[in-house]
Amino acid sequence: MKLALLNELRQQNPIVFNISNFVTVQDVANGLNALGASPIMSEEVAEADEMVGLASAVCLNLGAFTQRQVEQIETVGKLANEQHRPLVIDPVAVGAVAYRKQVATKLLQEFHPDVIRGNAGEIAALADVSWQAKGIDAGEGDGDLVAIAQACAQKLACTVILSGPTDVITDGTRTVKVMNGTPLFQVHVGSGDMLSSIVAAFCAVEDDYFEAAQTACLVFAAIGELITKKTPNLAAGSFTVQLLDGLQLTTVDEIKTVAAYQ
Ligand SMILES: Nc1ncnc2c1ncn2[C@@H]1O[C@H](COP(=O)(O)OP(=O)(O)O)[C@@H](O)[C@H]1O
Ligand SMILES: Cc1ncsc1CCOP(=O)(O)O
Ligand SMILES: [Mg+2]
Repeated sequence: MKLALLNELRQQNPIVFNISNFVTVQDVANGLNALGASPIMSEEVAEADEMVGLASAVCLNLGAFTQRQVEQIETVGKLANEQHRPLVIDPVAVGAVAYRKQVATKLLQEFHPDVIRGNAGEIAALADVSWQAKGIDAGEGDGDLVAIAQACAQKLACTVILSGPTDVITDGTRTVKVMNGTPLFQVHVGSGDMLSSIVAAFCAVEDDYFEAAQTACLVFAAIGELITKKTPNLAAGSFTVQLLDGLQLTTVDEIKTVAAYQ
């Protein structure tokens, strides 16, 4: 686990270009900014080439696309591949809505993601494993989460993060589990989207995207856990505020005191 990447990220302040969804765009921008990256968002395909050019990593969130946005996502994904920018995909609710899976499947034939980050329902859907996803949430299933993540990574030839109470990170061969976190992440809509964009920020400072992905998961989950230990009685609203503070202020040494992974 390369926790020193957090200091590297804060020192480099990499630009991360996001196509976000309208629900959580501000969480994503402020989460990246607080952590030490430099977010930029765009909905205009005419500036896609320049946007990818100035960014050190790209995060495409499929959370609330329109047909026009799907065209923009396809253009940006192809440009990220052409310009060798690390590319992270967040396939929101592909396990719950057949149309979303159809669109995501087509997009994944048009460009190659370096990392896909989703919950169990989303990653199972992309791996064609049976699972009862529930809207944007993971839902229910009895499959082996490590096997599902590995199947998805092998099928799509990329690093996969299957997030949840335990995050499974795999490139199809190497696999790590991060056990940190707090159930409070589930009461904040946008936790997953923030994590996906933070994965992109780590990919901007580390060429081994499996290493970048696992470090991002540990940093994000451990910061969530640390703030719940520091501040009792957190709930949805106060957790959101403390999470932003934690992203800005938490040090590598503090993360090491709770880090739990294998
Ligand atoms: N029950 C839980 N306990 C601890 N951490 C959790 C729990 N559920 C989610 N997380 C954390 O929340 C973050 C977002 O993951 P997740 O909830 O799976 O994404 P999404 O919001 O896309 O469904 C991750 O860092 C994950 O580790
Ligand atoms: C509620 C909602 N609807 C479409 S996208 C979205 C946000 C999903 O955010 P997250 O996956 O981070 O919980
Ligand atoms: Mg999500």
